[in-house]
Amino acid sequence: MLKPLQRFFLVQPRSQTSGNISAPPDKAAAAICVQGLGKVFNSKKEAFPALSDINFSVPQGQLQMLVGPSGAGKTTLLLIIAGLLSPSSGQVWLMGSNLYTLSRLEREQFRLRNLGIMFQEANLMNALTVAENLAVALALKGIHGPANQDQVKDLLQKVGLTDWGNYLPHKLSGGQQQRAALARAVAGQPKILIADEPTGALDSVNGMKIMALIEELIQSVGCSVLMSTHDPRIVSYADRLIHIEDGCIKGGIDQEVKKGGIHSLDPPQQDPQSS
Ligand SMILES: Nc1ncnc2c1ncn2[C@@H]1O[C@H](COP(=O)(O)OP(=O)(O)OP(=O)(O)O)[C@@H](O)[C@H]1O
Repeated sequence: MLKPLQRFFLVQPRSQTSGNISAPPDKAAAAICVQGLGKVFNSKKEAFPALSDINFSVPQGQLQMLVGPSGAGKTTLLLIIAGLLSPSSGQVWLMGSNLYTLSRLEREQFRLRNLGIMFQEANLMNALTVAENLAVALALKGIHGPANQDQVKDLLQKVGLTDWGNYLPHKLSGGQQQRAALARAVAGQPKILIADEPTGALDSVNGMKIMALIEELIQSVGCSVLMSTHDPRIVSYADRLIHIEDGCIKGGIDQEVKKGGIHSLDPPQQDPQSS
């Protein structure tokens, strides 16, 4: 009978790490590169194609937004890019690594080192204070001791919650909780932030505060951002919009969005799909 360690090496052959080694230059340069991505959800009765042939890339330092109606496939796509849901076809390259050629353990380690993830709800641990939530996130990324405490203080200050670190999350407003969730997502300076409707549960003022903070963090932490939104008020923060409908990119991708301008959530009229 195999010992646990032997079993581990049997199911994690070294060749599975080869996705790191041979990234072509275009994929190595982009923060995110998605190619021919598809997802089919299989139930007993039917197979439902939630995503088909998705292609795009996010250059480093950019903020791109997925926009589209409810059920379009935005969350499914973000979960796949975050390494939390396997695609049925296609590839996801993050910072030059082919995510789904990594073993599960390698993918988890890659995620911890490189990705920050944020959802519509803050999902903080309610039994811990805000500062403790951040400390745990940093510890999971291998940051302990005085460095951990220093970074907790720095993160609280960055998101304007210095005076709230010792409070339990439920004592904070929704906007404050979401700022704490943003601080947790960028703990340890991830290279990529993935956010699923991060302003969806917030009023306009708090939604704008979160976006202003994300923009500041792109500058100070130097990360790249891919987020989904339904919110027309925040699309002006994007470098590019990717319109998704019925699991496909519709009407192409807005090549360049003028920051601060007024933008429509409707797909553009031109038809070629480009990245
Ligand atoms: N685990 C699953 N099993 C079966 N179908 C699923 C599953 N997850 C999502 N779907 C379906 O896939 C489609 C895309 O869902 P998804 O949540 O990605 O859309 P969305 O664009 O994020 O929607 P919303 O904006 O409302 O969050 C929907 O039709 C949904 O019902």
